[in-house]
Amino acid sequence: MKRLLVRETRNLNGRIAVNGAKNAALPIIAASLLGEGESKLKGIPNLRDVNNLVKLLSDLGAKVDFSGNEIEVNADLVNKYSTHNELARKLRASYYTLGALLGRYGQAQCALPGGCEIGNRPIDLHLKGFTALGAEVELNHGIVKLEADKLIGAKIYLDYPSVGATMNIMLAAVKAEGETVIENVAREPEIIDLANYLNIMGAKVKGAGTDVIKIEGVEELIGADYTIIPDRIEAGTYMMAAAAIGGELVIENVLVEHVRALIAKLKEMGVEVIEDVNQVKVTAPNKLAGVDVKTMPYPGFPTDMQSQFMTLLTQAEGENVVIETVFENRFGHVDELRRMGAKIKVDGRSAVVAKANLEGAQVEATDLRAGAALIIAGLLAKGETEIYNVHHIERGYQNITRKLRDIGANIELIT
Ligand SMILES: CC(=O)N[C@H]1[C@@H](OP(=O)(O)OP(=O)(O)OC[C@H]2O[C@@H](n3ccc(=O)[nH]c3=O)[C@H](O)[C@@H]2O)O[C@H](CO)[C@@H](O)[C@@H]1O
Ligand SMILES: C=C(OP(=O)(O)O)C(=O)O
Repeated sequence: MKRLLVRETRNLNGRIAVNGAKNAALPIIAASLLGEGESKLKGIPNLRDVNNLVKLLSDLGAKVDFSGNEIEVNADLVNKYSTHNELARKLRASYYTLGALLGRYGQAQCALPGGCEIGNRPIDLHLKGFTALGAEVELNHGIVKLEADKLIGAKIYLDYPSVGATMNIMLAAVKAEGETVIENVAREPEIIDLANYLNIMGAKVKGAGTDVIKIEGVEELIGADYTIIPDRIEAGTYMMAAAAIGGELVIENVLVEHVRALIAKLKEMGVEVIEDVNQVKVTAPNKLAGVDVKTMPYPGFPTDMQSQFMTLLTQAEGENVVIETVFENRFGHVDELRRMGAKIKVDGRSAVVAKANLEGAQVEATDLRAGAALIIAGLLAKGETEIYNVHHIERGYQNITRKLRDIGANIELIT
């Protein structure tokens, strides 16, 4: 059975390069459906999610060529407005085809998406946004169906700054007649990346990165060339691995302003973080000081780093608190870390992590970042750790085994 074999590793040394951001690449690939002619997208990570989205766009009739880390998309021949049911359920970001198809063709259909099982993950805010723009919205038997003769700009207030809802509404609103104002939007860097690409295509999006986005609808968008931002979660994962395991690691292709919350926590723990242009050097101290952490929408500490940070805290002094505020069920890694000797108590959305010596065990990646947390734990643990359900990890980390081996990690993919 496919699994990762991980053995204790004393140091991580050298240089490791980060790929383009999964959570920017996916909405931007979907956004390419909005452009007349061809878009050339660079810095696309070669991930399971990206490959599934590429298949999904091809199934709609788009011409998509994915090679190396570049994708060329021409959506002029799209002749179908309902996404492939089974593929749509394999990833979260399949729902971005809803906003993009609605924007360009006035109709869209997509199964409720998949993605990590970390809570209920409703899409009510996306649907409220589409309704406000004038679309008829139906949700029957797990399939969302949207139709609009004409989209008209509207004022939309999001009850929560949802990343997905912000982007999906942007994708439809860029083609709506008149002005759309979306309040209490997410401020994640991936939102800015999507806005930049849409604007290069001819859209008029202002305010991305603040909590109000204003969009003046346009009649036509033209395919464009664009390079995706680096993946801040991948960067953070390697930074946490270096802090936990030791050694001196340079992480390349990082926009340091995107990992401020993590850098602050690492420095509090006594980790040396030296920032440079597009890279950071992380050097672990002999002893890690304890810190508490609470996940929040950007610019707060990202929920997508919570699992890996919990592994790091198993090496920190004292007992430390982790509070997960974004998703109601994102502690899937806790039971697996406990199999490895971690001492973690959970009460609702809070966990208390005590310092512990980890030991190798057979564990399961319950979701993408849980898998990353287990890899770091496996490198820390005495003996051998076998991690199952590797497909979750492949949704978000390109070549993680090879990259980690290159910096000294004792890790092997068994297929
Ligand atoms: C593909 C992608 O980009 N995934 C990221 C995206 O997920 P995703 O876009 O799904 O996350 P959201 O920001 O939408 O979700 C945040 C919270 O809002 C709730 N919510 C969301 C939408 C909605 O209509 N109703 C509602 O109640 C969710 O259940 C959750 O509790 O942002 C998350 C939060 O940073 C990250 O963990 C994911 O990696
Ligand atoms: C939760 C994540 O992804 P998704 O939203 O695609 O499930 C993630 O990237 O950690």
